[in-house]
Amino acid sequence: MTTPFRKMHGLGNDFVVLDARRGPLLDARAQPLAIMPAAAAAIADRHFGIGCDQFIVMEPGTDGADVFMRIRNPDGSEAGACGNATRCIAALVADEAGRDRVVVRTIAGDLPVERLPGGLWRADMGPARLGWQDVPLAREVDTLHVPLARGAVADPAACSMGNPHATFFVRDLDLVPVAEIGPGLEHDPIFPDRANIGFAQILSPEHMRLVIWERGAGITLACGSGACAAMVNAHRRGLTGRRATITMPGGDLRMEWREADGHVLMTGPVATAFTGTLDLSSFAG
Ligand SMILES: N[C@H](CCC[C@H](N)C(=O)O)C(=O)O
Repeated sequence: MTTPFRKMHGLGNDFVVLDARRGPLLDARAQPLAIMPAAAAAIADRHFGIGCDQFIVMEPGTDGADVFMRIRNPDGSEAGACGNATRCIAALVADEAGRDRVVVRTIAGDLPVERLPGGLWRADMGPARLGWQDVPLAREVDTLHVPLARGAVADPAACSMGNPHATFFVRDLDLVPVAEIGPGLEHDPIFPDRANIGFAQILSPEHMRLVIWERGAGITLACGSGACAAMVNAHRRGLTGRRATITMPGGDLRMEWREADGHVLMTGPVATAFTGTLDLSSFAG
């Protein structure tokens, strides 16, 4: 039984998207598609599968949400936020319906997304959660100065966007061995649910560079929720204003940590690289 999929990306952070809105993709038992971790990992594999940073399943939207977005990392773990995929899924649903504004629901909350001129989309990624239990951290510490260091990086700020983030501020991003220190930081015991690890270099009060070691995925070309966390953590540290351009290897996001309600707005592009079909039964874990 073949199933259509869509290969999308936000600034090169790429996704395999399946649509389970009209019912189970596998059979009546998979209501809706319950991609087992092993299946997500197999599909995400860049040599033996299709390859992606995250595996996204669209499920039916209910009471105010236009679509539910299920997010899985290549290691099979489920995530509460994926900023780049939020824009991609919103664009897909909005274009289908001929609308300019839709609500994407995740396990962490409802995310309104609106179409802007020039093929850009602005997602309200909800409020940053700043408490140590929100991130979560393993013990009560000041989330603005987490007692964590590895190699030449130290003293990150942490917050949650529905998923855990720590942001290190560094003098020169090119000197940070992200691939070397990323795994140990992701799995540090201070993060009971692991964490996405951002490395930010402030260029001005309105501009920073950012590279992210993503939980369950490794280094990606861009990370939307990571950019949200970096915006929040940089302002909390007094390093930027409430608006900034965040430049990642895959491109730029325009960010704002809105003063009125503490929500983080993220503006950026979306893209479909290709579509195809796959035989899910050969991946079902
Ligand atoms: N690896 C993340 C999920 C994907 C986040 C990223 N792709 C984004 O655009 O926000 C986590 O486990 O929390």
